[in-house]
Amino acid sequence: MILDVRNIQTFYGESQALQGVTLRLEEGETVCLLGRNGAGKSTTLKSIIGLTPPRSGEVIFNGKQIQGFPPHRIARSGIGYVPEDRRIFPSLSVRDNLEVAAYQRKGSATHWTVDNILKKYEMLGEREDQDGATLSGGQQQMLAVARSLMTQPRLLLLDEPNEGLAPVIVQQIGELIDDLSQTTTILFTDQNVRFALKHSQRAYILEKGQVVHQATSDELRADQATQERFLSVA
Ligand SMILES: Nc1ncnc2c1ncn2[C@@H]1O[C@H](COP(=O)(O)OP(=O)(O)OP(=O)(O)O)[C@@H](O)[C@H]1O
Repeated sequence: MILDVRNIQTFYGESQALQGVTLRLEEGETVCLLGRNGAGKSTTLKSIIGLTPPRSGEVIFNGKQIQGFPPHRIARSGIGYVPEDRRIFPSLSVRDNLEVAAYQRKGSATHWTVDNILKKYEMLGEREDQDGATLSGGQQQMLAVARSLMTQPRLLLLDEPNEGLAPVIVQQIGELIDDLSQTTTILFTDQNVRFALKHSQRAYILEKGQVVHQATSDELRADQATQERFLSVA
């Protein structure tokens, strides 16, 4: 098991956002986290990476407890995180956005380099000298994901990678997730249930800060009753 999240409770001030979330990922899996607005999807990812440290419970990554560590240390232990708002550097070129994120973990193989990313993902390679600010939303998202690869992550956390993107770009992000899932374990959130199930093997559904359902993506796709109960917008 690469990620073992045990009964985490996370608060914003006195307001409790996660009421004991438990989930597990085996190495190599691609898993989606579903739930209506405010269910706790983003907070779960932020709790794993340490931006909103859980007040109780455990986060075990690669056999080691990581809860309570600062985000940069958790990232350096091998977790890549792409927040909802992307946050690329607008005044740096595409190439420099990748360069500044490079970090070599001790003992890790260098799978991703700036050059092989620019070569593999043409959309970025064609724009390597362009400033981040001049990229479209979809290109910025590609860059944000590519940048997270520069730490050679063993686990990638993607928060709503399709937020605000046009349908044609959504398809490209889907292809990117499929491609990365060949080499990396991925946990991602998405409001688009159909998209999420198409690009994952398993799903967890959150409601009011708790996991209320888990299934394979194929099972959940066929299970209209569960989708309506926990995911449809009334
Ligand atoms: N910075 C914050 N301060 C206070 N409460 C917050 C903050 N961020 C989120 N919350 C609350 O925590 C709960 C979980 O929010 P979270 O963003 O994790 O949900 P989500 O499932 O990711 O929803 P969305 O799809 O809207 O992002 C919600 O009740 C939300 O209002």
